Amino acid sequence: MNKKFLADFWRLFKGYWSSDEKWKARGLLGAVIVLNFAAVYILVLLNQWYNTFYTALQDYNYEAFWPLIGRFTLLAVVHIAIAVYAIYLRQMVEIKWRTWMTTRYLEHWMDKQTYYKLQILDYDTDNPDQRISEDINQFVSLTLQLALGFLKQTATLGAFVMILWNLSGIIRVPFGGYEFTIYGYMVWLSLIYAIAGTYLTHRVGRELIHLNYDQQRYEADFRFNMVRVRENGESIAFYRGEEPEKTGFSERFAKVIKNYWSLMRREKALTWFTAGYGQLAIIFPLLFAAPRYFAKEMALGGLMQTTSAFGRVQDALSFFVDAYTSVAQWLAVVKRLVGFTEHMQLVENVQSDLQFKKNGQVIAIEDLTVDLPSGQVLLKKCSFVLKQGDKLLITGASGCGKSTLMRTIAGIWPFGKGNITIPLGTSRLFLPQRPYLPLGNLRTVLFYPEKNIAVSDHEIQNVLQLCQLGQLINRLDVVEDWSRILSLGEQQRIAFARVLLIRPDWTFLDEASSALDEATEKIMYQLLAENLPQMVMISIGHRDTLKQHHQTKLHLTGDGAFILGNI
Ligand SMILES: Nc1ncnc2c1ncn2[C@@H]1O[C@H](COP(=O)(O)OP(=O)(O)OP(=O)(O)O)[C@@H](O)[C@H]1O
Repeated sequence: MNKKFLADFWRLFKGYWSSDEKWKARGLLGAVIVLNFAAVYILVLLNQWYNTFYTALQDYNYEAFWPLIGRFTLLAVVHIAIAVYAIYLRQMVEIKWRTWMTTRYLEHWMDKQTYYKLQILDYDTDNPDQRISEDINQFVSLTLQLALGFLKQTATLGAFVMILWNLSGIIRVPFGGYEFTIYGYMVWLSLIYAIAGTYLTHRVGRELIHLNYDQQRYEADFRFNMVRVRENGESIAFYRGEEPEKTGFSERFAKVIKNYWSLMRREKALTWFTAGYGQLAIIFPLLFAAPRYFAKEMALGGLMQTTSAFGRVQDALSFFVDAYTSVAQWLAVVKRLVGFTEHMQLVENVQSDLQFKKNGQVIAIEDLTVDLPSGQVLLKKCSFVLKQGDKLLITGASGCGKSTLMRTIAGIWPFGKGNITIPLGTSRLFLPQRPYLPLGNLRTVLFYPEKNIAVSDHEIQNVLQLCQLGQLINRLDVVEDWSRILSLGEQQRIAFARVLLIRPDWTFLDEASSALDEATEKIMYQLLAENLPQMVMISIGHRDTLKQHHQTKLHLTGDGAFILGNI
């Protein structure tokens, strides 16, 4: 654990504890800590009970028997109640902390299109979905579990070292003609026992850190591979791509299994050791305390109390031993979350030389240069103005940069320079070749991404009819995976219906009618022209038939040059 790791961890950690919810959170955590200390206190009382109880047994003191059983019952009940609430309240802290962090991470991920920029900048390699759903959960629960465990075990250690010290008495060891007097020898023995155990566990178990890290990564890759097949089922089926997909699954799954075998072997070695170590811990204190018992320097009660106290001290010192796997997981989780956070920050800090302004009445593109992340220029120093009602068609060979120009104007592509001015308060809509249809009912699909647009059902049905989607007018509230059910042409008509319903000020159409026959395409474009004559429209398309719906054409030649002119 180096300095950077601690600084990274601190950054992840401090957010919640210094947030708006900090007083509630700290109060709750304080209660959990108090309960943990109370549990230690009850353990001390129980340990004293051992002495009294076994001494009473040794003395055949029947009068003391039942009251002592009663005392044990009372202590046990209190201990159970404390244990239950210590866990319950800790989980409460956990769920609140997780909620806070998940909300922040989701915001950060969605904010400024970070989810998209991570993709275009190729930082998407480490499964953001898993970071947000699983890693935050683990980070919160492991941090609390380890921190509270550490506090509790320290308190236990403090209390029981004192008890053990007092019970140990003195032992004299003859060595080389001298006699050494050792005070509190049981404390030293427990210390040696625990340190040796911790050291050996570290030796056996340290590989678990990176094995756990890799396991999570391989599992996520395997799962993601299946998600992709589900999402692209149709294409894969048409290609008859089952074999390559199966090979992909097998390769990824083989990595999961191979790593799991290594994990199993390591854990097996560790279990051999920890189980043996745990068993030996029962007999070890008896061996060393027995001489004093048989020398009648200690009663049975003292012997029992000593073994119980040794157990507690040993438990506390071996905390690291038992928590080894958790610490390994925790290190891996912190590393992954920090990596993800850094990637999001890197993406957020990507500097763009594009200047966006919001004013005036027109869309003005001035000296716009569009690049690829590699620096290759797609378009150089392009300028044009679009006023209300203007319709621009962008053409050019495949791969020349048409979609990238559209992304740049829409403000989601950061590589380039120049000025883009957009009228203040205008709304826009983007129609890609394959429209995005969210999960939900048809009404939600039609209004995506808007939520609260006041349009009557009658109007929606009318728009559906106009877009030749009459078969859907009675299914507005039906929940389906619409992108799976509707044909691509129908999905494209849904997108046109969306424009008619949402009525944006400008619309991007990136081959938005490519799946429609020419007659239907004409009807769709005419619908837009008649119903939204003031709307600015920027289309991309290869078909000549599109020309009739636009006045201006921007032809990209692919080497940065372009031809702009009237149609
Ligand atoms: N995230 C990215 N990183 C690197 N290169 C990219 C990225 N996105 C697109 N490109 C490249 O930029 C070039 C232009 O892509 P773009 O999608 O703009 O082309 P297009 O003209 O719209 O093509 P088409 O007509 O085939 O849709 C292509 O060579 C493409 O490979």
